[in-house]
Amino acid sequence: MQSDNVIEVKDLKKKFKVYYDKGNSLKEKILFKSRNKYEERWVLNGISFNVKKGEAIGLIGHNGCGKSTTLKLLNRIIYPTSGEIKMKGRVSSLIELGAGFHPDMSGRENIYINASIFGLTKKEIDERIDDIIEFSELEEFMDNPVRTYSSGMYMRLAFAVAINVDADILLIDEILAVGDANFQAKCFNKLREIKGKGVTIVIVSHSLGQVEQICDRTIWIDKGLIREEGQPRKVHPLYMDYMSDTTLNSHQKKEEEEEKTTESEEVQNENVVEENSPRDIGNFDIKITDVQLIDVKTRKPATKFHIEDQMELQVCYMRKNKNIKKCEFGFHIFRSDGLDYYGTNTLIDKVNSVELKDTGKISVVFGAIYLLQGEYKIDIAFHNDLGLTYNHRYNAVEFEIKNYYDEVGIARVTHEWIFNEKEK
Ligand SMILES: Nc1ncnc2c1ncn2[C@@H]1O[C@H](COP(=O)(O)OP(=O)(O)OP(=O)(O)O)[C@@H](O)[C@H]1O
Repeated sequence: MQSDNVIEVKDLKKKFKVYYDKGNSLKEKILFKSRNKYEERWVLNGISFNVKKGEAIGLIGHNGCGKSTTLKLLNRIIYPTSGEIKMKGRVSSLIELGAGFHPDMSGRENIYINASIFGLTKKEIDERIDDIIEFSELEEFMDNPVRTYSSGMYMRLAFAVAINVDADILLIDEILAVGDANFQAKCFNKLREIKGKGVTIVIVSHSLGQVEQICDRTIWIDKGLIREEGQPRKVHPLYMDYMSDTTLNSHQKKEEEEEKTTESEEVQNENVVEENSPRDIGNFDIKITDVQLIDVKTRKPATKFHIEDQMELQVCYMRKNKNIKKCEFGFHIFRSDGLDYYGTNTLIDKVNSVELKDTGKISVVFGAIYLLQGEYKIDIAFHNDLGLTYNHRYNAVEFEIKNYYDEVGIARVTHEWIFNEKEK
């Protein structure tokens, strides 16, 4: 094993046997008693990746692509058909919610059982039980049997234990989808903290926003193989394009039929994105309803600018959750090939948070753009100060810079030429 790796996965393959149903009625069961036929389902067809100490990896992919299977193989809940997994250090996991809990025992007793499964001694658990209970925010329910807990409470308890067992590697499966938004944000901050201390994290999630908040690298699994791997910002747009194409194909037939009866309406505004568009992620407590770029000089919507023009980004939103009074807003400009140009938000800029109305508009007026010729995209996001995403829209607007000069690079650096005679 290479010294800086803590996980090495080599040509991992996994097949399951899926047995045909023998039927439910007594007659069927007797008739098909000897029916032991099964089919072999290959879920992983040879995946390889390494993870370094302190790295956080997000596994993404459509339903049934094998993300959870990969995580279970890493956790040795199941074993590979072939291939190799090498891991260095103590592993803690949040894979099956409440799997390690005994329903009739209290929260407190379950902390002892669960933490001891992860390898802590009673003395070690005694020393940290207060921290675990405090993090779970379940003080008043600690002596109730966990069968009386909601799934959100299970998650709080499981998470509080998993992050307090001094693991070197933490495996998390979609579990953070359970629980309220503020607790989720608290968990993410905790994950960032423990990652900062060198803990390696592998997380399975359908929430690309969650992966971006915590992960250095995304691995996209498709048809049992790694389809793409790299920085979340680079892989996620490819994944979202793929997903929207797939959805498009499955809806194509239906649409073709519908086309016969209705003529499609002309699209008024390119930047209005339908509900559940794969370009949008977040919990949608605040929803982006419209985005456009305005040419400051003409006050008209525009998508083509000259290097010295002034642009204004206008974003309309709708507040769906009236309990949210304030939030943060940010934008991020990328060149069309993904090159990161500039991003900031109200927190970084230390300006006031957005005072939300039921519907509202935010404008960002840019100075001279100073970008050189090319195509650019802007991502925008509403989030809270803990990083919880209300609505992040990838590629919210696209624009083109036309340049009549021959400067090279990505942006103009303002400068002055001074020519003097050299003093003797
Ligand atoms: N024990 C099992 N026996 C048979 N088939 C299984 C078993 N476990 C998983 N599978 C199958 O393997 C495939 C991959 O499952 P897995 O849970 O890894 O997918 P996933 O990518 O995590 O999906 P999701 O996003 O829906 O959670 C699925 O088709 C699933 O039905």
